[in-house]
Amino acid sequence: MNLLTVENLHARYGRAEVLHGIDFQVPAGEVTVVLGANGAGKTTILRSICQMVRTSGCIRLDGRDITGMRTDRIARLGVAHVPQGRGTFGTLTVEENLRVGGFTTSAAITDRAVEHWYDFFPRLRERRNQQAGGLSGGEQQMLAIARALVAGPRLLLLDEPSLGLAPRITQEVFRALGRISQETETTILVVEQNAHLALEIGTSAVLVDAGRVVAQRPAAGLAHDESVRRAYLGY
Ligand SMILES: Nc1ncnc2c1ncn2[C@@H]1O[C@H](COP(=O)(O)OP(=O)(O)OP(=O)(O)O)[C@@H](O)[C@H]1O
Repeated sequence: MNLLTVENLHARYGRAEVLHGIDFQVPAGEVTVVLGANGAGKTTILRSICQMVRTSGCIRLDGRDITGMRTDRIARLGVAHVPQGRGTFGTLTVEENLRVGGFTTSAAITDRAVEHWYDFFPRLRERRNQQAGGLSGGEQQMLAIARALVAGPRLLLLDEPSLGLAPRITQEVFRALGRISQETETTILVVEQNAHLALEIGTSAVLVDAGRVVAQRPAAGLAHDESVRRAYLGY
């Protein structure tokens, strides 16, 4: 079953159309990876799902048409977005950041969720009273992910979680995402340059080129496909 289906999606910034009628599906409970060169439109795909850019076409979440809905309503329907650059609040503490993530639910549910994600990311618990701006890049990424999960989303959108992180930390982030996918019912759609790591936890990949989806393929074996490797994986 697909949690998200995207049909004939066009997106524009002002007069410039950057997505030219794309189709893809995000199967429920799985990790789907979006791959493509710089400027291909990957970030715009995530922003379109949250209706943060002007779109036309049809985006369905669990069968319900969310095209044209307000961004906060889409969040309340269970879509959480971790943008490129993470979007944590540097002058708020770790705990305050996590509580912001609970804005769609009650205080009691937020309390339980914050404790749950502290158990999952013990380093965040250790730093609960520190300002987020003082955390390392890896910790800030974990915080951004945990904050998104506090609301208990059905769909987690992640934009380049490895950006600016050392390889060892990137591995840690992807290990955490793999566990989140296995241990919760969260469906994940992730844009990632570090395709190798993303494909290890992904079940399918959406290949994007110049605002068009070229193909959606099973992740298994993709890293060994010569033409895909050269065009999308950069090695
Ligand atoms: N706010 C904006 N205003 C105008 N054009 C934009 C804006 N944001 C992105 N674009 C353009 O839209 C196209 C797609 O950009 P997008 O950021 O979605 O690509 P991307 O695949 O995520 O690239 P990257 O890997 O560099 O983040 C690019 O040509 C970009 O220059």
